[in-house]
Amino acid sequence: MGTPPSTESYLSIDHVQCIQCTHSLLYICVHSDLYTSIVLIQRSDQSPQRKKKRPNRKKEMNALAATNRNFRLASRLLGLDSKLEKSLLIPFREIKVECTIPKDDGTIASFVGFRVQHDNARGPMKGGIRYHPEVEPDEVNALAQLMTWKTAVANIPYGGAKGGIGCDPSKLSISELERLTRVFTQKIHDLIGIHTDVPAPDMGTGPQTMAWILDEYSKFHGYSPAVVTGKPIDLGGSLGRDAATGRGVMFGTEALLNEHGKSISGQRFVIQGFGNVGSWAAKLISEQGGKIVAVSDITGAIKNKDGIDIESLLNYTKEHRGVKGFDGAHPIDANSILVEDCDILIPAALGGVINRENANEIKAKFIIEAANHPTDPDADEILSKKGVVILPDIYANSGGVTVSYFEWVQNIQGFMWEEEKVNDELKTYMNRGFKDMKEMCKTHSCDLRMGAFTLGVNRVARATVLRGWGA
Ligand SMILES: NC(=O)C1=CN([C@@H]2O[C@H](COP(=O)(O)OP(=O)(O)OC[C@H]3O[C@@H](n4cnc5c(N)ncnc54)[C@H](O)[C@@H]3O)[C@@H](O)[C@H]2O)C=CC1
Ligand SMILES: O=C(O)CCC(=O)C(=O)O
Repeated sequence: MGTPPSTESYLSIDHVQCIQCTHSLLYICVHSDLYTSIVLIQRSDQSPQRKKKRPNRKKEMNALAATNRNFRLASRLLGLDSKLEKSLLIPFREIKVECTIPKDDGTIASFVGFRVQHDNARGPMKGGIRYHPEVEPDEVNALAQLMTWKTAVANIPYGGAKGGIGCDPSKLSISELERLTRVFTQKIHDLIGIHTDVPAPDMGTGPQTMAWILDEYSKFHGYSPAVVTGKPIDLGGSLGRDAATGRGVMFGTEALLNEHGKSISGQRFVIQGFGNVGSWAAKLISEQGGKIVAVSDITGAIKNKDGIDIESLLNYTKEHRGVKGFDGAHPIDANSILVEDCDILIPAALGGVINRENANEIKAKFIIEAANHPTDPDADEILSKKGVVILPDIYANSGGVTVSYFEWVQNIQGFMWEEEKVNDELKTYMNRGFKDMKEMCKTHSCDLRMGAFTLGVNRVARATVLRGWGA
């Protein structure tokens, strides 16, 4: 990071933050020669009094800045060549498309869709598509980059990508969602494909979304089930993919606890998010004897210190589309879910939720990152000082993309695996990933996040060099 020049003659109009680091003021931040964030805002009123009054407050680091920071730390630990480091950071391709659809009431609505293809050194780019109101380019970029390191940590032959549409799927009808998905597919179909970029579900999307993408893509390229994963079983989806991310979370938790001489049974868990990942993790962990004491989703948060009956909650949420109102627990403030008393906290919803505002209040001894980038670097530092052990996202939630890989392999082979085989293979991959990550922790004397990052970045760097980088 560059040294900030004197700020004598400049004041910020607000706490403007450099997009690449934590500098929250108003200078030029030079990050090698790749990123230069110029944040110089000259005010007409430069009185020193005004300068003094401004609280010394840092803004949250955004998802991309946080991901780049972790990548750079890993790159330094690995001693990567600075030009290679720069090359690995720059996305292969960033796509932004406008998607206009007629709504059911005849009005027109426009949305912005993104697909960021980060890296393909190890194989076709792979990653989910998110439908959420907060989808924005920096976050999609960060998520795409995380996919590159995640597929390498899992040691599956893929690169990384991620996509999304800025929309609130709960406010669109099924037919509006179908039209939106088809228009998005029309805009990107030339840039995805079985051996180039293979989308999958993420927040706000699911098997039905993948079925529409497959159908629309097939109109241009012929029937190609392997172009997406996380499909309905009837269209070539894999048995076990639906549960895979949650199951991987359970296997990863088991591996971590075993290492600490503990097991899932008897541990108290709090889970934020009760969608695909959170609900499967809750179900599988409770089947292993874990006690889920609090759960939240977009509708609210509930708690039962004796343990929530997850099967009943699953039935309830199917009918009521949320945890709010479930009578097997009592309601609590949704904002306090992450700081509830428990042994193990599982964020399984949005990114950036664990930050310096709440990190000090967290009671859990272990955090399992089922969501992508739920913990920002400030919180990482605070939690590490408190002795909290964090199982990082690029390992903890890699079960989803691992079974996506099994689905793609089955589609290409034209052969379907038994669910037991899928789950057994997933366990093997998760255990191997844990061992590989721990090995890197030992080699570089680092925590699990850097263990996972050095593992992923090193594999991608090696593939890049082997393919003749720079030639
Ligand atoms: N679906 C997958 O296979 C994978 C998902 N992930 C990550 O896991 C996380 C969850 O994804 P899914 O379960 O697929 O999404 P989903 O759309 O199925 O569920 C999201 C859940 O989060 C809840 N939620 C949304 N905003 C919330 C808020 N402000 N507070 C509390 N809860 C909130 C929703 O109500 C819902 O229960 C995301 O970060 C995603 O990127 C990671 C790897 C794979
Ligand atoms: O299954 C996949 O291909 C991608 C899942 C995903 O988006 C993720 O791991 O964050």
